[in-house]
Amino acid sequence: MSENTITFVTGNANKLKEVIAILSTSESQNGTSKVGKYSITNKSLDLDEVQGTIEEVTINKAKAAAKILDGPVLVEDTCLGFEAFNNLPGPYIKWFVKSIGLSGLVDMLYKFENKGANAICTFGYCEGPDAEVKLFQGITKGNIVDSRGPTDFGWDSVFEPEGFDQTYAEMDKKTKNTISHRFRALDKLRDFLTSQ
Ligand SMILES: O=c1nc[nH]c2c1ncn2[C@H]1C[C@H](O)[C@@H](COP(=O)(O)OP(=O)(O)OP(=O)(O)O)O1
Ligand SMILES: [Mg+2]
Repeated sequence: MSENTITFVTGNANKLKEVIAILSTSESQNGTSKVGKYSITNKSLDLDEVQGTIEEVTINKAKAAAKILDGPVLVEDTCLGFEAFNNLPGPYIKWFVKSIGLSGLVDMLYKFENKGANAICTFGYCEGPDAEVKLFQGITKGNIVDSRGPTDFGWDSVFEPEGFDQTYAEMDKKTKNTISHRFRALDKLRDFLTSQ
């Protein structure tokens, strides 16, 4: 593999699809994206996630991936935090969705007028087992609403981004991919990689 190949490591096929769509250019092929001098390929691996802030979680994921693959890696951690809960569940949103479901998330905010939520995506880039991890973060603000639209990707159907009357799940993918937390984080990563 060339030294300019970065492997995006995730166990989440929907994330991967969005990353490929957002980074796609005429040069992309077979799921490999071109960014500046880099080719970004991918590998499906479920990495251990420590407890901590989103930055700590992402740094650890990136280091774990760089160690396993012994080369340049990219990982991503996604948070959904409620303003009424001082931005929790945050990095633990996955376990909330798993255990209480989407209606459970909506019910958590039952007694709060403030339904505000922040979707935060943090990419961690690490060149190898001994390298520092660089972080690139994107945030999209919105509100938690009763589930509307397909429920095949995480909490998409209960998150209505500010300025829109559709949930992420109801939007066409192209629209989500131009305003999402993931798009905003990838925009920063793209700037960094193209300046290398
Ligand atoms: O755009 C999104 N729209 C809706 N839901 C989303 C989105 N992006 C991640 N999600 C879900 C997946 C998981 O339930 C949690 C993040 O957890 P997170 O650890 O980052 O993802 P993961 O474990 O599925 O994949 P990975 O192997 O990359 O860690 O939020
Ligand atoms: Mg995960």
